[in-house]
Amino acid sequence: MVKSYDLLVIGFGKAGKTLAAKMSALGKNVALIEQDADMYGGTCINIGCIPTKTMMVAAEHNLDFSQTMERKEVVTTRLRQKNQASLTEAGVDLYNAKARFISNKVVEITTGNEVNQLTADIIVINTGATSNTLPISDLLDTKNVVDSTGIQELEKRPVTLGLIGGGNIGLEFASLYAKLGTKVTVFEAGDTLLPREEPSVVHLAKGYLEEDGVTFKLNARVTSVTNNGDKVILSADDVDYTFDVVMYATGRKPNIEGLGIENTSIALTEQGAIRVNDYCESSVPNIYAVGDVNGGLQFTYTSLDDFRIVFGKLTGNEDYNLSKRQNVPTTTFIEPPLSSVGLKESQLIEQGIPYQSNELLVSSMPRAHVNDDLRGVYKVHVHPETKEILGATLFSRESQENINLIKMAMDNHIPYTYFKNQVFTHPTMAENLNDVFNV
Ligand SMILES: Cc1cc2nc3c(=O)[nH]c(=O)nc-3n(C[C@H](O)[C@H](O)[C@H](O)COP(=O)(O)OP(=O)(O)OC[C@H]3O[C@@H](n4cnc5c(N)ncnc54)[C@H](O)[C@@H]3O)c2cc1C
Ligand SMILES: NC(=O)c1ccc[n+]([C@@H]2O[C@H](COP(=O)([O-])OP(=O)(O)OC[C@H]3O[C@@H](n4cnc5c(N)ncnc54)[C@H](O)[C@@H]3O)[C@@H](O)[C@H]2O)c1
Repeated sequence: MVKSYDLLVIGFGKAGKTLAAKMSALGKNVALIEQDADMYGGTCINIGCIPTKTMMVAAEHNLDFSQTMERKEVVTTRLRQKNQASLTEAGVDLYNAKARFISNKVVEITTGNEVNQLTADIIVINTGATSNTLPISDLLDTKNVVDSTGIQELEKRPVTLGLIGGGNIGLEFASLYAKLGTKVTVFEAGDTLLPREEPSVVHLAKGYLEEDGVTFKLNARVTSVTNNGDKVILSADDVDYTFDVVMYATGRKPNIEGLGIENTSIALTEQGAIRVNDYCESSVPNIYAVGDVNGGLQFTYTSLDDFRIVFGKLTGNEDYNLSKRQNVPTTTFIEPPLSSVGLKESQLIEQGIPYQSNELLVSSMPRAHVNDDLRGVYKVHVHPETKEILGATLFSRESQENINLIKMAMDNHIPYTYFKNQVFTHPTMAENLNDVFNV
């Protein structure tokens, strides 16, 4: 027999779990299917944002490797249980099973030998993303070669770590492991790190990471990984390097594996994501795709924003959609964190937008002296006539908080002169927005 719901969510991601709880609170009959009980709460809680940032804070507090790992376990376990409880308390039926479409309307769910079928008026796919694997033979079969999930399961701290990919994940782990005392080498295929950030700031960030003991190989072509006993031999550009552990972090791809998309009329993008319209709806009416699986930005907060769009659509408010999303800020959690929002100088030039810029060194900021961390810079671009803020990069301690102030100002067309003349508490990193916006 096919069991029927108002709403079926596949995957315990940020968007899906929020939608499930909210719709259930509105009296809808809701089910959520998650294939792995250790993933209740999704990637962010269990293997993404939360464990990585918890480990960073632990390392900053000089905890050693095993204490750092223990602390991560405590935090993720607590949040995983909290996530499970909030769903079940909201009245959502939680199935620990692997979901697979067998038609546009019917989803088969499998737990061990037990197979059931579910259907619903609305189906939401929230299955996340998985690590890209490089076309290097034996990558997956070589001992001590891991991805960002595997590295969180290590039992002992590697003395040497090779990182393939110098993007968000690669650099955050480089920063973390350098702090923990590991000798880190990053192999990046591009000729620069973080190409979407201001080049002068990236140059500074690379220098700080090097001071912390990280070595970079840019324009690197990694051709093989093999074992010599427990060690990993990584070959890049005809040179062999030996590491205790090698991690690959070369992007993450939408996770549709085993989802039975071939049994439906759901269309995919060229990159293998589920194609969606402005309301996150797939090519099949009433089937939505939210979070990493729809090929948009891969952040927990954009997944949450997908929830807002779908929740609005399902409850009769279509005011907001993907086209209206603006000024998405980002933070790369290296030390200090690098945060930015809006356009970079090269984009302003390319788009012919008139602009004025200002820069302020963190070493000139009173709070930086209190923090005993003088590293970094603030850099902003403003429109000389409209006075609107066009873009900002904050590279400093606490930048992950303050970038959100600038995002709010940009969204609400608050002129930069407001920041220039605003009364801010002292001594804070935020007060330096007075000076950097004194353009
Ligand atoms: C190491 C790392 C660090 C990160 N750090 C940050 C950060 O600091 N800030 C930030 O904003 N973002 C960060 N991200 C990205 C962020 O974690 C993701 O963008 C976000 O979690 C994606 O959520 P989602 O809603 O797409 O689904 P997910 O949270 O990925 O959930 C998908 C769930 O679906 C389940 N699933 C998959 N297929 C099936 C199936 N067939 N049946 C049943 N269940 C299924 C999976 O097991 C998984 O639990 C990080 C990612 C990683 C890997
Ligand atoms: N702080 C955050 O918000 C945060 C943190 C971690 C992850 N994330 C999300 O997760 C996503 C995935 O992270 P990621 O770091 O895997 O991807 P990424 O796209 O950020 O970086 C991948 C890097 O790997 C490099 N690369 C690709 N092929 C390579 C090869 N063969 N050899 C060497 N380098 C190669 C790319 O040039 C790029 O620099 C991010 O895009 C981001 O959306 C966010």
